[in-house]
Amino acid sequence: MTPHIGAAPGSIAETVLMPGDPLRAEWAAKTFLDDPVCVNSVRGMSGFTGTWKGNRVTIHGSGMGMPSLSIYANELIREYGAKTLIRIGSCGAMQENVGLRDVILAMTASSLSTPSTGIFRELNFAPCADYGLLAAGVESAKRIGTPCHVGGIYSADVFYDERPDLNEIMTRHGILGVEMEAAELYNLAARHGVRALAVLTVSDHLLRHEALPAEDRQSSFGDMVQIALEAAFA
Ligand SMILES: O=P(O)(O)O[C@H]1O[C@H](CO)[C@@H](O)[C@H]1O
Ligand SMILES: O=c1cc[nH]c(=O)[nH]1
Repeated sequence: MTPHIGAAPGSIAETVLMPGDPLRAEWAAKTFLDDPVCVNSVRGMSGFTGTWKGNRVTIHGSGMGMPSLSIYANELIREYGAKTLIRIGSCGAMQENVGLRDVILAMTASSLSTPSTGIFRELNFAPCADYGLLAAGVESAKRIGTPCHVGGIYSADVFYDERPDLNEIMTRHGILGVEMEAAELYNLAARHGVRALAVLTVSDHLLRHEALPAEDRQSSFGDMVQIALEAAFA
């Protein structure tokens, strides 16, 4: 047990999918896993372990923002031995050719700051995805037929952003979308020698000012979960 995860030793799988929303963790576990068992509910941050095609998988919430994800990912890696961590999140599109419900596989994640900034100090470390997971994710998206984009994303510290100038610069430099956790997940994966990938579903569009209706969100998230599972065990 850790300060934030009450799971018994051995009850977390080496492969962990991490949505921001703990309710999405429960939904994904009950929809995609066989025999899902709740292994954590400390602070309402659900974690479920089950199997997918015979492979052991945990789906555990990260909370919103990099400080929250950092707590859970650190404990999952350092105390529970997680070796493959795949974020399954929503994001806002920052390019015209990226549509609602499309999937983005984050090759890199830019940020203004992360919980690791104090470690890197003057170094502009480039957090990136595990190539094997990324390549397998691309193949899975092709097989399923999900429109999929691969490239850089932005991990923001705030949802209510007061820097439209910065968004414009990122759009001009090809950043595909914005979310709030991947950069720190990639930093931690690099530090601890584990594999990480962020698979993101576009839930809203910053340029077109469109958003998925709330009732469509869950059904639109299924492809990203499938892609994450297929990539993890490719
Ligand atoms: O849908 P999730 O995984 O929570 O991801 C996105 O949604 C939240 C903001 O609404 C942030 O956590 C952002 O990264
Ligand atoms: O962090 C996020 C997630 C979805 N949409 C956004 O604009 N930002």
